[in-house]
Amino acid sequence: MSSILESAKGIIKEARELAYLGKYPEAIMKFKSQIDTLSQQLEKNKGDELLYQEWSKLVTDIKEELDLTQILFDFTKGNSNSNFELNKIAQQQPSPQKPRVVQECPEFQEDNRQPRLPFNQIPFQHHHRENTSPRSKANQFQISPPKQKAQDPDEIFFGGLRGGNDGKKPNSNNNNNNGNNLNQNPSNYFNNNSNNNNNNNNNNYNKRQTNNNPPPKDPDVWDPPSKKVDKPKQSQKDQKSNNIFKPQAQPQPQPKSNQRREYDKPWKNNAVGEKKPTEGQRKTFHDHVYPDGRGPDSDLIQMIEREVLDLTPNVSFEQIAELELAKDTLQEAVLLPIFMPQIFTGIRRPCKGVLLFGPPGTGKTMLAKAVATTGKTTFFNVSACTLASKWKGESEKLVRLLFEMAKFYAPSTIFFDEIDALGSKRGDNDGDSARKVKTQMLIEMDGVSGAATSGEERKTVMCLAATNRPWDLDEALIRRLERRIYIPLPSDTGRKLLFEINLNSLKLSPNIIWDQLVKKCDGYSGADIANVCREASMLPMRRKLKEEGGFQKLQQKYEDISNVPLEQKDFDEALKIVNKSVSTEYLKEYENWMKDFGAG
Ligand SMILES: Nc1ncnc2c1ncn2[C@@H]1O[C@H](COP(=O)(O)OP(=O)(O)OP(=O)(O)O)[C@@H](O)[C@H]1O
Repeated sequence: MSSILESAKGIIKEARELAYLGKYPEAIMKFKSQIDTLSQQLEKNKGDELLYQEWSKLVTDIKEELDLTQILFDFTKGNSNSNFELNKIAQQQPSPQKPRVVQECPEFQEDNRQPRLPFNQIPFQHHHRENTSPRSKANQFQISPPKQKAQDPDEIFFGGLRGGNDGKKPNSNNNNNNGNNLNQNPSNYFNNNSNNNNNNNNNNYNKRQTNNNPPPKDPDVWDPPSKKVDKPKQSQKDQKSNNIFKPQAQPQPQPKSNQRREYDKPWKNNAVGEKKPTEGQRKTFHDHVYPDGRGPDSDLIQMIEREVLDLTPNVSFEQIAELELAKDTLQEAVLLPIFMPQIFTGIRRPCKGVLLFGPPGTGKTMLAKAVATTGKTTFFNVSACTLASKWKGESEKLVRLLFEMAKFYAPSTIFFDEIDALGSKRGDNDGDSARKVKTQMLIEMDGVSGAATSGEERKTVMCLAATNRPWDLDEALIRRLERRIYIPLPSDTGRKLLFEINLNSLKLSPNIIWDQLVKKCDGYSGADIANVCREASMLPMRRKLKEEGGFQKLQQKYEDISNVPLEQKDFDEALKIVNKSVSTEYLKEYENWMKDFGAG
């Protein structure tokens, strides 16, 4: 059975192709033969309801297409005595859905008595016409075949004939076109961009031939948006369902495919900007700027809130080993102005920003997070790639939005990690975009701090920045980062503390000689020591794995492993695996830069 159906569908497709190419007689033959075949099958399948429904729908559709093809064939031969559905529809009384202007216009009603057949608007006629300019063809059909994006004849055939908007040019002026299109303005069956508000001017074909007609529309130019916005726009789906061969008075059942999409879409409710905040919920910056739920920069704001805003930095100064000088400077330069803003006025104004520089993995990010946690400020963790956008002008906009957002959530801390990637020295090789981002950053940094004028509530926004390459930074940026603090590699004491911090949750053998271990780690950064500890903590497990001879058995004994104390040999082994990551030659450069530019 299904093979008959499949072959029928194939032949119908061929028929549509023929019709599209203007080979109407052949198309009609094919359609007719298929109606006969399918009707016979239909009778045989009355028992199977599903199959019966599917086939009968197909037969109805083909009949419609056959009618249409027949009409087109008649017209191309100059014969207007078509006795198909089209005539019947055209002779119907105006439906109550039609706009008042259409119902009351006597001229229009007079016209309605005759079938309103599109004599000069016959679909596919352009295949037969000579001496017709491409522009005028396009005006008549709007969907000109060479421009068709869909090559499926089904789509081309119905897309053109049913008067559906092809989705490329939404026509806001079709609002009144929800009645029977055929009765109102036949030209609009094929020309969706026509202004239907001008029905009085357009509904008479004879009149359209006079010089008073509006100039032909350029199909590539959209209509200006309609000022009448009180009526809801007709959706594309609705427009497509305006089948001119079915009287519109009877509501058509929704196609199955549409019904299938009527399900809950919970992800839509969760999207930022789609939903208004309920009472008691934290008001976001997005809600503040776009109280209606959505705006032009919604996506950018959403991106910053998702990727940059860190609501739980959760790092305390106690978790950071050593670096006492840096901690004190940060507390004085950043935290005091937040806690006691009244003191920091006039010449004592808070500094514009703080630069933390030093070798990688020495705790710069941790310090910034500790500042945000202690000061209970909103923490924005920005990296160069977050602000890099492929769209022209978007990176600068992101910088601007970031600072606006920080002011909104104030007190805030904006932390620019690896700031050298954003604020390197300006040079001839800079792209336009990079230059603009730098300039925007400088402008914004100027705007965030400074003494509050009397009566004005200061929005405390602190800029912290970190870099491993301070010598690459632009001078203007260095000037704005008024405090520049060197974050060095940990000293002996610092390394010992780092071991303690990292191993505080593990069992340790009393036989470990810490001083020896600390000496061996000379030149290691905080991150390197964390790696040594991680590696050492894995070694008892690896040992046990070997002893027990299999992962499966070991799984049941996970408690035994976690309780095995770490031995000196574990650390010795770990130190063989983990090497220091900072080259000594760089250390000299940091010290030199500190001498020249440091302001700790
Ligand atoms: N002073 C420190 N106290 C405690 N942990 C530290 C310290 N320094 C480094 N660490 C460890 O190193 C890891 C990396 O630290 P952090 O990201 O702060 O370094 P960084 O200086 O910002 O590095 P980079 O310059 O590469 O961004 C931390 O997660 C922590 O485990």
